Amino acid sequence: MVQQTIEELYIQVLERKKNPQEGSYTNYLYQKGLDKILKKVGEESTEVILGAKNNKEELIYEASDLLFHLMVLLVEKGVTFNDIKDELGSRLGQKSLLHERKDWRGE
Ligand SMILES: N=c1c2ncn([C@@H]3O[C@H](COP(=O)(O)OP(=O)(O)OP(=O)(O)O)[C@@H](O)[C@H]3O)c2ncn1[C@@H]1O[C@H](COP(=O)(O)O)[C@@H](O)[C@H]1O
Repeated sequence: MVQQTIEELYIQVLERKKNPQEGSYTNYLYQKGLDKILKKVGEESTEVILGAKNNKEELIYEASDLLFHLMVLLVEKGVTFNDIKDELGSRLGQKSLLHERKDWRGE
């Protein structure tokens, strides 16, 4: 099965911003603007919730839709993939520290 990482998807979505392509759904969203992108992120978030209540396949499908639209939002707002990785990385450090503190207290 062909697989695509979220980072590869981000790069493709970024590439569409730099070099618009005819027939591209991503470019259609950029053209419509921020409010349209936000509406899609909202809709897809709701669909993830509904999908999760139904079955795993639906959750996978809707989560993929949400991730795609989230990537479009990040590019539209100038948030880089590295910004997200830095934020997640900083949390990883905080979590480890929290666990270590609990260990010191014997919790
Ligand atoms: N991962 C996706 C992806 N996931 C979902 N979608 C599109 O998101 C839309 C979601 O369906 P909806 O019914 O909610 O929306 P719609 O009725 O088609 O459109 P709206 O008028 O509601 O906006 C569908 O048109 C899907 O094709 C995606 N479109 C593109 N990609 C990837 O983005 C990259 C660039 O694609 P293009 O921009 O199409 O070249 C490629 O890697 C694609 O695989």
